[in-house]
Amino acid sequence: MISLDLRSKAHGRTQVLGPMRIEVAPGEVLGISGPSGIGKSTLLRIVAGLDTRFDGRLDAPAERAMVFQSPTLLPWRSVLDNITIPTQCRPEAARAMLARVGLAGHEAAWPGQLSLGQARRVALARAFVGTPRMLLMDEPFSSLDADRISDLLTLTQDLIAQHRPAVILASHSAAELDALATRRAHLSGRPAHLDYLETRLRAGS
Ligand SMILES: Nc1ncnc2c1ncn2[C@@H]1O[C@H](COP(=O)(O)OP(=O)(O)OP(=O)(O)O)[C@@H](O)[C@H]1O
Repeated sequence: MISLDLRSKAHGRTQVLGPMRIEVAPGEVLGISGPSGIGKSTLLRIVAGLDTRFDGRLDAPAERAMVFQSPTLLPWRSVLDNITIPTQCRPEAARAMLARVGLAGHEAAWPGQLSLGQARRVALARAFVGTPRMLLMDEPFSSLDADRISDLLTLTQDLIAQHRPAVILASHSAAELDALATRRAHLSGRPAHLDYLETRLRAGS
């Protein structure tokens, strides 16, 4: 369960985020939209525990994973090492997760030899191999063409249904939000506030 009771968050003298409450249960995906620069990444960094300089209270699981806009792979490490080193998982677990995301046989490849879509699959494998109880996704599939996004969305839906982390997805993409979010909210204003949109129930959530 993710629980954030935020009173305010400032960058320097600028108050970026105003009061808001966020609660996300296991298996739920809260999709957050909002214009560029509104504070989506700032909010995710707070929930991830990467930014503790805010006024409010956060309760979040320790087993956490993030999938960023860029796949953030270490270029001088093999695909397999890019999963085992940051997560400290066993090589067999990493191999099984690579097969799960459709990359069996790519264990020894270098990140530079992968397409962007394949690199994003490695990032997904790295995120799910440790069975996170909280997953934060920030524009996870930007810069991919529609076919590749659709495959990755199906894969991500399956992984979430199987592992059931509490998920927050920040995105500009209607396709991403429609496919993955079980609840939607929109950030607007300065300081930004969060408005919850329609509630939809999804099988398995
Ligand atoms: N470390 C920082 N120091 C100062 N200002 C910052 C910092 N990080 C972000 N900001 C400012 O805070 C505001 C929110 O930024 P943030 O990156 O959270 O927006 P965003 O909604 O994620 O944008 P985008 O959709 O373009 O990624 C912006 O005005 C940005 O310039």
